[in-house]
Amino acid sequence: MSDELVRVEGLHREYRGAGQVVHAVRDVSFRAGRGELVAVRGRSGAGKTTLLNLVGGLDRPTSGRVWVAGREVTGAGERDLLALRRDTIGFVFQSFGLIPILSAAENVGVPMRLAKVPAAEREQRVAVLLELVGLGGQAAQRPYEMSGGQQQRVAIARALANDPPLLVADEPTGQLDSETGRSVMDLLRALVRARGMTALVATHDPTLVELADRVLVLRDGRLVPEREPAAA
Ligand SMILES: Nc1ncnc2c1ncn2[C@@H]1O[C@H](COP(=O)(O)OP(=O)(O)OP(=O)(O)O)[C@@H](O)[C@H]1O
Repeated sequence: MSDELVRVEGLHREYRGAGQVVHAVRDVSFRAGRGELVAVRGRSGAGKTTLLNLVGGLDRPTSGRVWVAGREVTGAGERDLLALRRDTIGFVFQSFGLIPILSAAENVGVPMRLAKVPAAEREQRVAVLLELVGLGGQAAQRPYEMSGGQQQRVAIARALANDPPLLVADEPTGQLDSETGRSVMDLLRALVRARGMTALVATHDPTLVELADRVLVLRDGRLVPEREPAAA
């Protein structure tokens, strides 16, 4: 792949406990190019969340390696990993993960504060991002004053705060009704295209699978070869 952003090689993650070993991700290898929207699908328990957490540096593999934007995630120490997660990877979760006492604008500004972006620039960038996700008029509202779809839009704006080349989204429409989910998916599709970002999105949602450039299917922790019919 000429313009590769994500490279995953031989990734394996086991969980051990109570005499049992669960192989959540087994020998997974793939690459994703810049600007690609890659959907990750598979039944519940297939390993989607585990894979996304490994790629995003939220978890460490038992073996195997991950590179994002030329930097090795799996070899990074805690400090480098923090910087990588702050600057290179934006996260969106099913449960939104907004800070309840902060307004929409303040939530979007959190990653910029962590990156020490000066206040004036922060305010301006937050306003642009809220406008981009269609919430220009809701900057002062707190999460409990917004619908689920609006909260997820705030979370998407927050994920874009430091303009990361990679967006990792775990079931971003899992808590939304199908119409709201569709509009969030359309937004993600449009943002990825407009900003040339790469997105790795775990989903059960057939709509997103339709919008994806490529679909990875996991079954019992393994990638199903693309020629095989998907059974997820
Ligand atoms: N912290 C953990 N300790 C032990 N086992 C775990 C842990 N996290 C996940 N697992 C197991 O690893 C496997 C993969 O789980 P994972 O959450 O990655 O699947 P998933 O495809 O994201 O499922 P879902 O669609 O339900 O979110 C499952 O068998 C799960 O029970």
